[in-house]
Amino acid sequence: MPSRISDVFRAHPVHLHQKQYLDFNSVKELPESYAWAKFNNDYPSSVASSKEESVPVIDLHHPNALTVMGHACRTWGVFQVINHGVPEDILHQSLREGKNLFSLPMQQKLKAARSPGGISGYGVARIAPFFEKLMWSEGFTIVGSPLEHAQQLWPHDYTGFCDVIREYKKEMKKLAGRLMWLVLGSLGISKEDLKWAGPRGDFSGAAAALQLNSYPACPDPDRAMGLGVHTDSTLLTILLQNNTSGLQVLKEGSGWINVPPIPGALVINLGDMLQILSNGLYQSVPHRAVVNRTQQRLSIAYLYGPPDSVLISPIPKLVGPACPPIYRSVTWTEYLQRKAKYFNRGLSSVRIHATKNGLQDVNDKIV
Ligand SMILES: C=C1C[C@]23C[C@H]1CC[C@H]2[C@@]12CCC[C@@](C)(C(=O)O1)[C@H]2[C@@H]3C(=O)O
Ligand SMILES: O=C(O)CCC(=O)C(=O)O
Ligand SMILES: [Fe+2]
Repeated sequence: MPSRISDVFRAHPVHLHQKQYLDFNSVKELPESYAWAKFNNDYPSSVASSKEESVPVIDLHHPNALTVMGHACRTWGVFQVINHGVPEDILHQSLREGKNLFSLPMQQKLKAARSPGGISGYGVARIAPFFEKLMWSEGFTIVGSPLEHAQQLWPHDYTGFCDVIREYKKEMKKLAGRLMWLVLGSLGISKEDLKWAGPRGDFSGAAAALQLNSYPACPDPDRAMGLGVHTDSTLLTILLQNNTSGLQVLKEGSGWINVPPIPGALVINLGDMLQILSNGLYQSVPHRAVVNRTQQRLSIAYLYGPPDSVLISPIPKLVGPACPPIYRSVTWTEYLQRKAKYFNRGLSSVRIHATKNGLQDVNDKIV
């Protein structure tokens, strides 16, 4: 069992064919391998809701932020935050660096290609093998320092990228720690209840991955999928999107709901590790990204998880005779490995008495 997240995919390498690295700009018609099947809930244009429902927007400076967040976590598993304290120029600079990266010629990007058993670098989403059709997107994953891959992309000019990424990660780490205490606070959990948050309660040992995503303009957007439905394996994910729509979340009883970009706002979604920690009180949210005909869409996901070696299990304060723990304990590295193997059955695979009581995980309903 690997002890660091950079090693988690050694046992589940992804081997890609050359044709999975599509030069999107040169394609005038959607190739069959990218055309998703109709009459399937995953079909991109099976968009939802006629009801006027929208993902909550939370002002982090508002005195009621904690209460509103509790409600958002219980009913949505996703919300947007404003007044979050991350300087706007850092957000802009990061999106600009992402745009530059994906604008490089394909042969240059392939110099930084993710290796089959690796986690960092350029390539298709890690979950791609679980879908029959290919996705209309490209990604660049950063775990730890971006230096090695940045040098491959820009041999003489990599420091600008690295500086911006370092700064972005620093801001995200700070914000993620604050968000954790708000989310946990809304469950009545305080610093004494979570020793692994560290002596200062700042989650200093937390692990994270940064994922840059690009969704090029697409000649046939109604039949193409940018990123297939999934939940994140995280505690929480902080997502920055450029000014182009595409993110959708699956809400129980409502269907697919768009999460429109709001200038300066960040999207927060709850992941599988938080579902375990909260003993299912808060659930991870299934989401996907669709594409459009005219505009490139960019997003940057900060995938935030517990320290590599910490065993995560339902917080004792949230369990009792009436609500026994429904998940066994698991480290993030073990969980990421399970996800690589079982994908949307990852959570069920660590569930205690998986189906005996008839309870279902939210993930059992997708795909
Ligand atoms: C730390 C993580 C979290 C990973 C795996 C590993 C590195 C890359 C992350 C993503 C990023 C894109 C969506 C996702 C679903 C994917 O395909 O790769 C994520 C996945 C997960 O949340 O499971
Ligand atoms: O691009 C998006 O809006 C979603 C990206 C995403 O879900 C991810 O990177 O995990
Ligand atoms: Fe995601």
